[in-house]
Amino acid sequence: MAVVKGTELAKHNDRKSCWLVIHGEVWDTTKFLEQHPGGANLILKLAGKDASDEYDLFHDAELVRETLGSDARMGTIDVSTIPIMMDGKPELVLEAKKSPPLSSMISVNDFENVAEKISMKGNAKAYQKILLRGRILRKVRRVDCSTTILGYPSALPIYTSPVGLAKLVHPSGECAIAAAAGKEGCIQVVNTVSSMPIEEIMDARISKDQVIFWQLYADKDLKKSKAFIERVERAGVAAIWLTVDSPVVGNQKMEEVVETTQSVGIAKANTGFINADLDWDMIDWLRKSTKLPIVIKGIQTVEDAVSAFHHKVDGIVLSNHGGRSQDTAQPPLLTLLEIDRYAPQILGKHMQVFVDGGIRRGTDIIKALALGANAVGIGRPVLYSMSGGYGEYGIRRMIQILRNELQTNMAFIGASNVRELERNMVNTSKLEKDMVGSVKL
Ligand SMILES: Cc1cc2nc3c(=O)[nH]c(=O)nc-3n(C[C@H](O)[C@H](O)[C@H](O)COP(=O)(O)O)c2cc1C
Repeated sequence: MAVVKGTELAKHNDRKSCWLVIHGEVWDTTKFLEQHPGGANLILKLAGKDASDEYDLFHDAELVRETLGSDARMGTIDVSTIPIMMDGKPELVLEAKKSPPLSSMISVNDFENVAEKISMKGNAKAYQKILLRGRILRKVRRVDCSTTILGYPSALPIYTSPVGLAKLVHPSGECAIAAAAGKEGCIQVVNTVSSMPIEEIMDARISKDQVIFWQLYADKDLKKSKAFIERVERAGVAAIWLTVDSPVVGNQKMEEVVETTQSVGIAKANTGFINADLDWDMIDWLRKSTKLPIVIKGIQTVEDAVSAFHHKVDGIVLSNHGGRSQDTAQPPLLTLLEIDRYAPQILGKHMQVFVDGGIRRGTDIIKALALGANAVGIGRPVLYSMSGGYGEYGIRRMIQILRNELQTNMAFIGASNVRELERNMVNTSKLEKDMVGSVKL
């Protein structure tokens, strides 16, 4: 069998001739390009390079041999000659520089800087428009940040939002999130399109008592959703969160998965099953399909929040999917403010209200809670903090940073527990200027 030099490998880097290295062996994938279920582009991005890591994320070690056959095996690679270049510098040098020590991450935004930056800042900007009105002389030596989410205790009013294929960011994927959330006393919401089976994620919990919720994208074939619900119930999840804000896949979502994980195409392949023909009857269907608490994720108006309330769901998430689905969708914090103005009667009753999108600081959490939210979801910071090789430890540090900021700022504002965060502690006059003038309830 021939030994292929890196310089030779690098020449076969396009549609005309596309070679890859998988586990030390060089494969000619040219003829297979158009048959690849994930699309030719996924392979072409790795043409002329070592693709072992990306291959391992999705495929069994033997699959390449079975699929391409021995004729496509060009030889073994002379590893020392692989010219892995990036921006003119050897990738290894960049790798070594890529991840600063974990101790240097002192704000959640630092993780974002280590991971790639993104442009969708609208959700976060809404928090900047709210000012804090600190109260004084309120005995805040001890600050307790704990709360309950759907009746389950949580050390913080924070949960980890469902965020795509976590394994693309770190090999421990959703299991790293489970372990980190458990150790920090938080609840994880696992998504339908998780990169690991729900049973494996449940096994990664720190104890059988650790609570995990499950996010559902309803399938075009509801029988499949029913079967999935039965499976996650058997696995032991404690609530079903139905995501309703992305009946179709937006382009932004695809672009961002590229930015976060360098893997365009995979998200599309995994979201084509989503049912775009849902209406409020879906809640009745869900009620008949499970005894678990039901949360609707993706409420974007006070009108729909009130409908959800009347449908007696256990919770809603005010969310625009992190700004990924539709450009200029209003920030979830503004939706919370709409509820505060037009339907305050639905707050503090049978339905809990959660908010996600742009939560990056302890003060953001305080603002959401003061306006009536019960807890907030953290999405991208989970992925950012586990990237750069940090895994579980990065997520834990990210949560710890938020906890410290929350504790300190609760003391500043004069609240020794989350129940003491009140409406009068926030000045919302700037954000109110962005609010819809009237609504019909
Ligand atoms: C890469 C990525 C993947 C996501 N995947 C899902 C998903 O599968 N299901 C879902 O309900 N929400 C998904 N979301 C949305 C998040 O649950 C959450 O609403 C959003 O990320 C919150 O905004 P933040 O990232 O600014 O914290 C995803 C978000 C990101 C960034």
